[in-house]
Amino acid sequence: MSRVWPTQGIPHQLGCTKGLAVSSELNCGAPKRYTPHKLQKVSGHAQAFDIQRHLSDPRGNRFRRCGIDSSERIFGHRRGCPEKQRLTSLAASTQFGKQTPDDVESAKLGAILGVNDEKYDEEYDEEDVNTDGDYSEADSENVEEEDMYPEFHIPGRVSIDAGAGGLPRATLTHVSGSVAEVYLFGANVTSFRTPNGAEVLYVRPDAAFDGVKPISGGIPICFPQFGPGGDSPGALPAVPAMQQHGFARNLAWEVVASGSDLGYGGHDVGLALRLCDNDYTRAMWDFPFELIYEVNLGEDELRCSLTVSNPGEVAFPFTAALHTYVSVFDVEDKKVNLVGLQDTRCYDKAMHPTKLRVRDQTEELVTFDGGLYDSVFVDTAPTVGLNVGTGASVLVSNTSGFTDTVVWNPGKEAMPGWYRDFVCVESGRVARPVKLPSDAIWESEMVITVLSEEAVLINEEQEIAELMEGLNEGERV
Ligand SMILES: O=P(O)(O)OC[C@H]1O[C@@H](O)[C@H](O)[C@@H](O)[C@@H]1O
Repeated sequence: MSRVWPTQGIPHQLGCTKGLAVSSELNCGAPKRYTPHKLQKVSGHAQAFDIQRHLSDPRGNRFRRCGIDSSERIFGHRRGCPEKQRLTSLAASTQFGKQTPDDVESAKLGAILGVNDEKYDEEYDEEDVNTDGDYSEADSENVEEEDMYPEFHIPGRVSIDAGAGGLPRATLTHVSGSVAEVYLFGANVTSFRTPNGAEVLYVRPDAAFDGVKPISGGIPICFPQFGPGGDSPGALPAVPAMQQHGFARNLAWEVVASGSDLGYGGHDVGLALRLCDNDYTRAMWDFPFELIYEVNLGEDELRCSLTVSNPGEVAFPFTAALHTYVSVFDVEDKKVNLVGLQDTRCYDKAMHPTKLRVRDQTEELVTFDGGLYDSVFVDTAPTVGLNVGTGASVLVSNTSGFTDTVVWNPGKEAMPGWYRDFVCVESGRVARPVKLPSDAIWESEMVITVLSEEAVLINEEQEIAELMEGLNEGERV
């Protein structure tokens, strides 16, 4: 179905001609380490948020651009990345399931994927969850309505206010009606709703919004370590001890840019956040670093890119992941399954209580039986697809940097109240740490694309399989 934008000039009419709103002060911890050199509005996603290209180091030198090729060589001085753009464009071409506001009666998808569905509400009431763990309207009544970080507001597109627990929360609104919410604490995207209101992500009812514990749900960022490491049961090889999933998910990030009028369609809305080392991080991982996390919202697509910079004098090793919680109908229903992992090898943490086992995934579909499922699939195809049990599918594409896919469901014993409601499909660089040289940058990107029930029905499984095959033929960057 072709999409006709209601008003072509909407961003302009809403006063969004500036494209990117840029922080005048970049306070990352006490000393100001970088200043923005030139952030300008450009068309095309790859440039639009390529913030590190415009950041200079204290000596006035631009960061060297750098990537890691398939043979693990790190290359530098690469301006732009045609391969990344090609893959990005391929991922964008998967949007054959576009919905229009007229498709609202396809609320079946919304009703089942949405966190507001009846099933969820009933369980939620029964659990009588403490408001600390609730991110619903009840909490937002208790927090200030006042706008936060006004310099990053773009009317109708980007706002930042107090969310659950009073924590700053950015809301991105696409002209199509899709919405994403991002908590600055942990740079966690807690909500991604398609134009018909369907919630793609999942936040656990036991999630804390206290600014101390990581938010359990949405898309927590794991850095500088996926873990577990050291002597912990099931530790991955060569990973030192550190708190599970590192510290990036339990620190407040700062906003460095917001933008609208971006992307291939010219309507994407984006936000860029930043985290640098401080005394807390140095105490457990003694390296200087800068992370830039860019969230870019399209109509039925969410792009998340994590850039790691090493401004220090020595190389550092790290692992990283975007720990995406995807909402599903009922994990034990066989209609909930993952495709795209056949013939890959994984570290299976569920096979033995203390030892890591290696397993080959021979079956086409990954399904769930109510027990713990916890596997790190290594060197996966760039795109995997999660059929969420309603007819709709969520594609998770590793378009840059990430090489592995982690699949996790805690099972009924660990989380009886809500294990049925989600599957984590995590884009990661987990099995083999990156060793990032001094002054180098590592870039990664995950793209989540929603295929509506209609698209799946119309195109049938065969076409989706062909689509994924096409996507997976692309060489990883
Ligand atoms: O509860 P957390 O710390 O968010 O971690 C949840 C799970 O995250 C997954 O990524 C891991 O593979 C699991 O082993 C882990 O239990």
